[in-house]
Amino acid sequence: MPTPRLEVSHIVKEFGGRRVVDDVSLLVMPGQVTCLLGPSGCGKSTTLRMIAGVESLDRGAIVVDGELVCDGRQQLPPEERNIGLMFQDFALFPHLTVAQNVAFGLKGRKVTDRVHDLLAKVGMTAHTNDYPHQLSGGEQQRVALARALAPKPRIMLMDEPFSGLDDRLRDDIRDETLAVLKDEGTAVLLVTHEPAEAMRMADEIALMRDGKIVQRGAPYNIYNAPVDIDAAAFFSDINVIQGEVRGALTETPFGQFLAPGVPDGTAVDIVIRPQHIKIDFDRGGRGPHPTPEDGTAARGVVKRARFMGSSSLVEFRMDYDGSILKAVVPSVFLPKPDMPLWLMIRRDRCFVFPRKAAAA
Ligand SMILES: Nc1ncnc2c1ncn2[C@@H]1O[C@H](COP(=O)(O)OP(=O)(O)OP(=O)(O)O)[C@@H](O)[C@H]1O
Repeated sequence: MPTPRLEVSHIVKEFGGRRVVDDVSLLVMPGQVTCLLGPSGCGKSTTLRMIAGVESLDRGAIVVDGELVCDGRQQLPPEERNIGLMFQDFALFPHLTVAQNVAFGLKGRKVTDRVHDLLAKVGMTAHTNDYPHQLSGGEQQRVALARALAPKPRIMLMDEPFSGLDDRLRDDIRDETLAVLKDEGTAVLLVTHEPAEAMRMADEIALMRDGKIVQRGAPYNIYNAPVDIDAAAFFSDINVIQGEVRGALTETPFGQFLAPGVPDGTAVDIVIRPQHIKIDFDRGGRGPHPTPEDGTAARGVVKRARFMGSSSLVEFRMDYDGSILKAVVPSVFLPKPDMPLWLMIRRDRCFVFPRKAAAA
Protein backbone atom coordinates (compact mmCIF):
# COMPACT_ATOMS: atom_id res chain seq x y z
CA MET A 1 0.00 0.00 0.00
CA PRO A 2 1.44 3.46 -0.88
CA THR A 3 2.21 5.88 1.94
CA PRO A 4 -0.81 8.06 2.70
CA ARG A 5 -0.20 11.71 1.92
CA LEU A 6 -2.10 12.73 5.00
CA GLU A 7 -2.67 10.75 8.15
CA VAL A 8 -4.67 12.41 10.90
CA SER A 9 -4.91 10.35 14.10
CA HIS A 10 -7.35 11.03 16.91
CA ILE A 11 -7.03 14.81 16.93
CA VAL A 12 -8.86 16.80 19.57
CA LYS A 13 -9.45 20.54 19.93
CA GLU A 14 -11.25 22.36 22.71
CA PHE A 15 -12.21 26.02 22.91
CA GLY A 16 -13.07 27.25 26.40
CA GLY A 17 -13.70 23.70 27.63
CA ARG A 18 -15.98 22.88 24.67
CA ARG A 19 -14.71 20.05 22.48
CA VAL A 20 -15.23 21.20 18.87
CA VAL A 21 -13.07 18.49 17.26
CA ASP A 22 -13.48 15.19 19.03
CA ASP A 23 -11.15 12.32 18.15
CA VAL A 24 -11.05 12.86 14.38
CA SER A 25 -8.97 10.49 12.23
CA LEU A 26 -8.52 10.77 8.47
CA LEU A 27 -6.42 9.18 5.76
CA VAL A 28 -5.90 10.76 2.33
CA MET A 29 -3.98 8.86 -0.35
CA PRO A 30 -2.04 10.48 -3.23
CA GLY A 31 -4.38 11.67 -5.98
CA GLN A 32 -7.41 11.17 -3.77
CA VAL A 33 -10.06 13.78 -2.95
CA THR A 34 -11.60 13.46 0.50
CA CYS A 35 -14.46 15.76 1.46
CA LEU A 36 -15.06 16.69 5.04
CA LEU A 37 -18.79 17.28 4.94
CA GLY A 38 -21.06 18.50 7.70
CA PRO A 39 -23.36 21.27 8.92
CA SER A 40 -22.13 24.69 9.91
CA GLY A 41 -20.24 24.69 13.22
CA CYS A 42 -19.49 20.94 13.32
CA GLY A 43 -15.72 21.53 13.41
CA LYS A 44 -14.67 21.12 9.76
CA SER A 45 -12.67 24.32 9.45
CA THR A 46 -10.98 23.81 12.80
CA THR A 47 -9.85 20.36 11.62
CA LEU A 48 -8.45 21.88 8.44
CA ARG A 49 -6.74 24.67 10.35
CA MET A 50 -4.97 22.17 12.60
CA ILE A 51 -3.71 20.26 9.55
CA ALA A 52 -2.54 23.52 7.95
CA GLY A 53 -0.75 24.40 11.18
CA VAL A 54 -2.53 27.68 11.88
CA GLU A 55 -4.30 26.16 14.89
CA SER A 56 -2.65 24.04 17.55
CA LEU A 57 -4.11 20.71 18.58
CA ASP A 58 -4.76 19.47 22.10
CA ARG A 59 -4.25 15.80 21.37
CA GLY A 60 -3.53 13.40 18.50
CA ALA A 61 -1.05 13.53 15.63
CA ILE A 62 -0.81 14.67 12.02
CA VAL A 63 1.58 12.98 9.59
CA VAL A 64 2.27 14.30 6.08
CA ASP A 65 3.99 11.94 3.62
CA GLY A 66 5.28 9.80 6.49
CA GLU A 67 6.66 12.82 8.39
CA LEU A 68 5.19 13.81 11.75
CA VAL A 69 4.22 17.48 11.45
CA CYS A 70 2.54 17.86 14.80
CA ASP A 71 1.37 16.12 17.90
CA GLY A 72 0.52 17.51 21.33
CA ARG A 73 4.22 18.36 21.94
CA GLN A 74 5.90 19.40 18.71
CA GLN A 75 4.64 21.44 15.82
CA LEU A 76 6.13 22.15 12.39
CA PRO A 77 5.33 25.73 11.30
CA PRO A 78 2.74 26.03 8.48
CA GLU A 79 5.29 27.12 5.86
CA GLU A 80 7.36 23.97 6.40
CA ARG A 81 4.49 21.53 5.88
CA ASN A 82 4.35 21.77 2.07
CA ILE A 83 0.60 22.08 2.19
CA GLY A 84 -1.35 24.17 -0.34
CA LEU A 85 -4.33 26.20 0.83
CA MET A 86 -7.37 27.46 -1.01
CA PHE A 87 -10.11 29.27 0.84
CA GLN A 88 -13.32 30.96 -0.18
CA ASP A 89 -11.89 34.42 0.32
CA PHE A 90 -8.70 33.62 -1.58
CA ALA A 91 -6.85 36.85 -2.24
CA LEU A 92 -4.60 37.39 -5.21
CA PHE A 93 -2.02 40.13 -4.84
CA PRO A 94 -3.69 43.09 -6.61
CA HIS A 95 -0.44 44.77 -7.68
CA LEU A 96 0.98 41.62 -9.33
CA THR A 97 0.05 40.19 -12.75
CA VAL A 98 -1.45 36.73 -13.12
CA ALA A 99 1.97 35.23 -13.90
CA GLN A 100 3.61 37.07 -10.98
CA ASN A 101 0.89 35.86 -8.63
CA VAL A 102 1.47 32.25 -9.65
CA ALA A 103 5.26 32.65 -9.46
CA PHE A 104 5.12 34.31 -6.04
CA GLY A 105 7.33 32.49 -3.58
CA LEU A 106 8.81 30.13 -6.19
CA LYS A 107 12.57 29.97 -6.68
CA GLY A 108 14.89 28.47 -9.28
CA ARG A 109 15.46 28.40 -13.01
CA LYS A 110 12.31 26.48 -13.89
CA VAL A 111 9.83 29.00 -12.47
CA THR A 112 8.77 30.40 -15.86
CA ASP A 113 8.13 26.91 -17.23
CA ARG A 114 6.10 25.91 -14.20
CA VAL A 115 4.00 29.11 -14.36
CA HIS A 116 3.38 28.58 -18.10
CA ASP A 117 2.45 24.98 -17.55
CA LEU A 118 0.01 25.77 -14.74
CA LEU A 119 -1.65 28.68 -16.51
CA ALA A 120 -2.17 26.39 -19.52
CA LYS A 121 -3.68 23.74 -17.25
CA VAL A 122 -6.17 26.16 -15.74
CA GLY A 123 -6.91 27.75 -19.13
CA MET A 124 -5.54 31.18 -18.23
CA THR A 125 -2.64 31.55 -20.68
CA ALA A 126 -4.39 34.43 -22.47
CA HIS A 127 -4.47 36.37 -19.18
CA THR A 128 -0.80 35.91 -18.23
CA ASN A 129 -0.12 39.65 -18.04
CA ASP A 130 -3.50 40.80 -16.72
CA TYR A 131 -4.01 42.09 -13.20
CA PRO A 132 -6.55 40.49 -10.81
CA HIS A 133 -9.04 43.39 -11.12
CA GLN A 134 -9.28 42.65 -14.86
CA LEU A 135 -10.49 39.09 -14.18
CA SER A 136 -13.93 37.64 -13.40
CA GLY A 137 -14.52 35.72 -10.14
CA GLY A 138 -14.13 32.39 -11.92
CA GLU A 139 -10.91 33.48 -13.61
CA GLN A 140 -9.49 34.68 -10.30
CA GLN A 141 -10.37 31.30 -8.84
CA ARG A 142 -8.43 29.56 -11.60
CA VAL A 143 -5.39 31.73 -10.92
CA ALA A 144 -5.70 31.02 -7.20
CA LEU A 145 -5.66 27.31 -7.96
CA ALA A 146 -2.57 27.68 -10.15
CA ARG A 147 -0.86 29.69 -7.41
CA ALA A 148 -1.71 27.13 -4.74
CA LEU A 149 -0.38 24.31 -6.93
CA ALA A 150 2.79 26.11 -8.03
CA PRO A 151 5.07 24.87 -5.21
CA LYS A 152 3.84 21.30 -5.83
CA PRO A 153 2.20 20.84 -2.45
CA ARG A 154 1.89 17.30 -1.16
CA ILE A 155 -1.61 18.09 0.03
CA MET A 156 -4.15 20.70 -0.91
CA LEU A 157 -6.54 21.89 1.77
CA MET A 158 -9.64 23.60 0.44
CA ASP A 159 -12.24 25.31 2.63
CA GLU A 160 -15.49 26.01 0.78
CA PRO A 161 -13.40 27.27 -2.16
CA PHE A 162 -16.30 27.55 -4.58
CA SER A 163 -18.96 29.15 -2.42
CA GLY A 164 -18.30 32.66 -3.75
CA LEU A 165 -19.17 31.64 -7.32
CA ASP A 166 -22.59 31.55 -8.95
CA ASP A 167 -24.20 28.16 -9.60
CA ARG A 168 -23.46 27.53 -13.28
CA LEU A 169 -19.90 28.78 -13.05
CA ARG A 170 -19.33 26.77 -9.89
CA ASP A 171 -20.07 23.44 -11.56
CA ASP A 172 -17.59 24.16 -14.36
CA ILE A 173 -14.88 25.39 -12.02
CA ARG A 174 -15.34 22.39 -9.71
CA ASP A 175 -14.89 19.97 -12.58
CA GLU A 176 -11.89 21.83 -13.99
CA THR A 177 -10.28 22.08 -10.57
CA LEU A 178 -10.75 18.37 -10.02
CA ALA A 179 -9.17 17.55 -13.37
CA VAL A 180 -6.11 19.71 -12.60
CA LEU A 181 -5.70 18.28 -9.09
CA LYS A 182 -5.95 14.70 -10.40
CA ASP A 183 -3.46 15.52 -13.13
CA GLU A 184 -1.00 16.87 -10.55
CA GLY A 185 -1.57 13.84 -8.30
CA THR A 186 -2.22 16.07 -5.30
CA ALA A 187 -4.02 14.66 -2.26
CA VAL A 188 -6.98 16.90 -1.48
CA LEU A 189 -8.96 17.50 1.68
CA LEU A 190 -11.94 19.67 0.88
CA VAL A 191 -14.30 21.12 3.45
CA THR A 192 -17.89 21.76 2.46
CA HIS A 193 -21.36 21.89 3.96
CA GLU A 194 -22.98 21.08 0.62
CA PRO A 195 -23.74 17.40 -0.02
CA ALA A 196 -24.01 17.99 -3.78
CA GLU A 197 -20.51 19.48 -3.85
CA ALA A 198 -19.09 16.59 -1.84
CA MET A 199 -20.74 14.00 -4.04
CA ARG A 200 -19.50 15.71 -7.18
CA MET A 201 -15.92 16.11 -6.00
CA ALA A 202 -15.09 13.34 -3.56
CA ASP A 203 -13.56 9.92 -3.87
CA GLU A 204 -14.34 9.60 -0.20
CA ILE A 205 -16.70 11.57 2.04
CA ALA A 206 -16.11 11.89 5.78
CA LEU A 207 -19.40 12.98 7.30
CA MET A 208 -18.90 15.11 10.40
CA ARG A 209 -21.34 16.01 13.18
CA ASP A 210 -20.71 17.66 16.55
CA GLY A 211 -16.93 17.39 16.19
CA LYS A 212 -16.94 13.70 15.26
CA ILE A 213 -16.75 11.78 12.01
CA VAL A 214 -19.93 9.72 12.01
CA GLN A 215 -19.51 7.95 8.67
CA ARG A 216 -16.99 7.68 5.86
CA GLY A 217 -17.07 6.06 2.47
CA ALA A 218 -17.52 6.57 -1.27
CA PRO A 219 -20.33 9.02 -2.12
CA TYR A 220 -22.48 6.20 -3.51
CA ASN A 221 -22.21 4.20 -0.29
CA ILE A 222 -22.77 7.12 2.04
CA TYR A 223 -25.86 8.18 0.11
CA ASN A 224 -27.28 4.69 -0.24
CA ALA A 225 -26.34 3.27 3.16
CA PRO A 226 -26.54 6.12 5.71
CA VAL A 227 -25.60 5.18 9.30
CA ASP A 228 -28.59 6.88 10.86
CA ILE A 229 -31.59 9.05 10.16
CA ASP A 230 -29.60 12.29 10.44
CA ALA A 231 -27.03 11.05 7.91
CA ALA A 232 -29.89 10.20 5.54
CA ALA A 233 -31.54 13.59 6.09
CA PHE A 234 -28.30 15.47 5.47
CA PHE A 235 -28.30 14.44 1.80
CA SER A 236 -31.94 15.01 0.86
CA ASP A 237 -35.43 15.50 2.09
CA ILE A 238 -36.71 12.30 3.69
CA ASN A 239 -40.03 10.70 4.57
CA VAL A 240 -40.34 8.83 7.85
CA ILE A 241 -42.87 6.10 8.56
CA GLN A 242 -42.96 4.89 12.12
CA GLY A 243 -43.42 1.31 13.24
CA GLU A 244 -42.64 -1.26 15.87
CA VAL A 245 -40.73 -4.52 15.44
CA ARG A 246 -42.39 -7.93 15.95
CA GLY A 247 -40.43 -11.03 15.00
CA ALA A 248 -37.84 -9.07 12.96
CA LEU A 249 -40.63 -7.48 10.92
CA THR A 250 -42.36 -4.12 11.09
CA GLU A 251 -45.97 -3.90 10.03
CA THR A 252 -46.99 -0.63 8.33
CA PRO A 253 -49.73 0.63 6.00
CA PHE A 254 -47.19 -0.12 3.23
CA GLY A 255 -46.89 -3.77 4.25
CA GLN A 256 -44.09 -5.43 6.16
CA PHE A 257 -40.49 -4.22 6.38
CA LEU A 258 -37.59 -6.40 7.46
CA ALA A 259 -35.79 -5.38 10.64
CA PRO A 260 -33.24 -8.19 11.07
CA GLY A 261 -31.61 -8.37 14.48
CA VAL A 262 -33.82 -5.65 15.97
CA PRO A 263 -35.45 -6.82 19.24
CA ASP A 264 -39.22 -7.12 19.52
CA GLY A 265 -40.94 -4.00 20.73
CA THR A 266 -38.29 -1.63 19.34
CA ALA A 267 -39.73 1.51 17.79
CA VAL A 268 -38.26 2.07 14.33
CA ASP A 269 -38.20 4.80 11.71
CA ILE A 270 -38.52 3.63 8.13
CA VAL A 271 -36.83 6.28 6.03
CA ILE A 272 -37.43 6.79 2.33
CA ARG A 273 -36.23 9.57 0.05
CA PRO A 274 -38.98 11.35 -1.96
CA GLN A 275 -37.45 10.22 -5.28
CA HIS A 276 -37.80 6.58 -4.26
CA ILE A 277 -41.52 6.62 -3.66
CA LYS A 278 -43.44 5.03 -6.50
CA ILE A 279 -46.83 6.36 -7.53
CA ASP A 280 -49.70 4.57 -9.25
CA PHE A 281 -53.23 5.45 -10.31
CA ASP A 282 -56.37 5.03 -8.23
CA ARG A 283 -58.27 2.70 -10.63
CA GLY A 284 -61.59 3.46 -9.00
CA GLY A 285 -60.18 2.93 -5.51
CA ARG A 286 -58.57 -0.50 -6.22
CA GLY A 287 -54.98 0.73 -6.61
CA PRO A 288 -52.09 -1.45 -7.78
CA HIS A 289 -51.43 -5.06 -6.81
CA PRO A 290 -48.78 -5.61 -4.13
CA THR A 291 -45.40 -6.81 -5.42
CA PRO A 292 -42.47 -8.30 -3.46
CA GLU A 293 -40.23 -5.28 -4.32
CA ASP A 294 -42.75 -2.57 -3.57
CA GLY A 295 -44.96 -4.17 -0.91
CA THR A 296 -48.49 -2.96 -0.33
CA ALA A 297 -49.61 0.36 -1.76
CA ALA A 298 -51.25 2.97 0.47
CA ARG A 299 -53.61 5.65 -0.76
CA GLY A 300 -53.21 9.38 -0.36
CA VAL A 301 -54.61 12.51 -1.94
CA VAL A 302 -52.49 15.22 -3.50
CA LYS A 303 -52.19 18.17 -1.16
CA ARG A 304 -49.83 20.21 -3.29
CA ALA A 305 -47.74 19.65 -6.42
CA ARG A 306 -44.91 21.91 -7.47
CA PHE A 307 -43.22 22.03 -10.85
CA MET A 308 -39.42 22.00 -10.31
CA GLY A 309 -38.13 21.88 -13.90
CA SER A 310 -36.87 18.36 -14.45
CA SER A 311 -39.06 16.95 -11.68
CA SER A 312 -42.26 17.65 -9.74
CA LEU A 313 -42.48 17.61 -5.96
CA VAL A 314 -45.82 16.17 -4.85
CA GLU A 315 -47.09 16.23 -1.27
CA PHE A 316 -49.71 13.68 -0.29
CA ARG A 317 -52.02 13.51 2.68
CA MET A 318 -52.19 9.81 3.48
CA ASP A 319 -55.60 8.22 4.05
CA TYR A 320 -54.33 5.95 6.84
CA ASP A 321 -53.44 8.66 9.38
CA GLY A 322 -53.49 12.05 7.65
CA SER A 323 -49.69 12.31 7.66
CA ILE A 324 -47.84 14.01 4.81
CA LEU A 325 -45.47 12.14 2.48
CA LYS A 326 -43.44 13.73 -0.29
CA ALA A 327 -42.60 12.21 -3.65
CA VAL A 328 -40.39 13.49 -6.45
CA VAL A 329 -41.62 12.38 -9.86
CA PRO A 330 -40.70 13.29 -13.47
CA SER A 331 -42.11 16.72 -14.28
CA VAL A 332 -44.27 15.41 -17.13
CA PHE A 333 -46.53 14.42 -14.24
CA LEU A 334 -48.00 17.32 -12.28
CA PRO A 335 -51.17 16.07 -10.55
CA LYS A 336 -53.92 18.42 -9.42
CA PRO A 337 -54.74 18.88 -5.70
CA ASP A 338 -57.25 16.36 -4.27
CA MET A 339 -56.38 13.70 -6.86
CA PRO A 340 -56.25 10.28 -5.17
CA LEU A 341 -53.11 8.25 -5.96
CA TRP A 342 -51.39 5.20 -4.48
CA LEU A 343 -47.88 5.23 -3.06
CA MET A 344 -45.41 2.35 -2.81
CA ILE A 345 -42.06 2.08 -1.10
CA ARG A 346 -39.24 0.23 -2.80
CA ARG A 347 -37.79 -2.17 -0.25
CA ASP A 348 -34.28 -1.85 -1.74
CA ARG A 349 -34.31 1.93 -1.31
CA CYS A 350 -35.53 2.40 2.24
CA PHE A 351 -33.64 2.37 5.53
CA VAL A 352 -34.91 1.03 8.84
CA PHE A 353 -33.39 2.64 11.96
CA PRO A 354 -34.23 2.09 15.63
CA ARG A 355 -35.83 5.35 16.72
CA LYS A 356 -33.60 7.69 18.68
CA ALA A 357 -34.80 8.80 22.07
CA ALA A 358 -36.07 12.38 21.90
CA ALA A 359 -33.60 14.95 23.26
CA ALA A 360 -34.43 15.95 26.82
N1 LIG B 1 -10.88 30.44 17.87
C1 LIG B 1 -12.03 29.97 18.35
N2 LIG B 1 -12.40 30.27 19.63
C2 LIG B 1 -13.56 29.78 20.13
N3 LIG B 1 -14.42 29.01 19.44
C3 LIG B 1 -14.11 28.70 18.17
C4 LIG B 1 -12.90 29.16 17.55
N4 LIG B 1 -12.86 28.69 16.29
C5 LIG B 1 -14.01 27.96 16.11
N5 LIG B 1 -14.74 27.96 17.23
C6 LIG B 1 -16.02 27.26 17.44
O1 LIG B 1 -15.83 25.90 17.13
C7 LIG B 1 -16.98 25.37 16.47
C8 LIG B 1 -16.56 24.74 15.17
O2 LIG B 1 -16.17 25.77 14.27
P1 LIG B 1 -15.67 25.47 12.80
O3 LIG B 1 -15.40 26.77 12.12
O4 LIG B 1 -14.58 24.49 12.83
O5 LIG B 1 -16.97 24.79 12.17
P2 LIG B 1 -17.32 24.50 10.65
O6 LIG B 1 -17.90 23.13 10.63
O7 LIG B 1 -16.18 24.76 9.77
O8 LIG B 1 -18.47 25.54 10.40
P3 LIG B 1 -18.62 26.61 9.20
O9 LIG B 1 -18.93 25.81 7.98
O10 LIG B 1 -19.78 27.45 9.66
O11 LIG B 1 -17.33 27.35 9.15
C9 LIG B 1 -17.96 26.53 16.30
O12 LIG B 1 -18.93 26.44 17.30
C10 LIG B 1 -17.10 27.75 16.49
O13 LIG B 1 -17.84 28.80 17.05
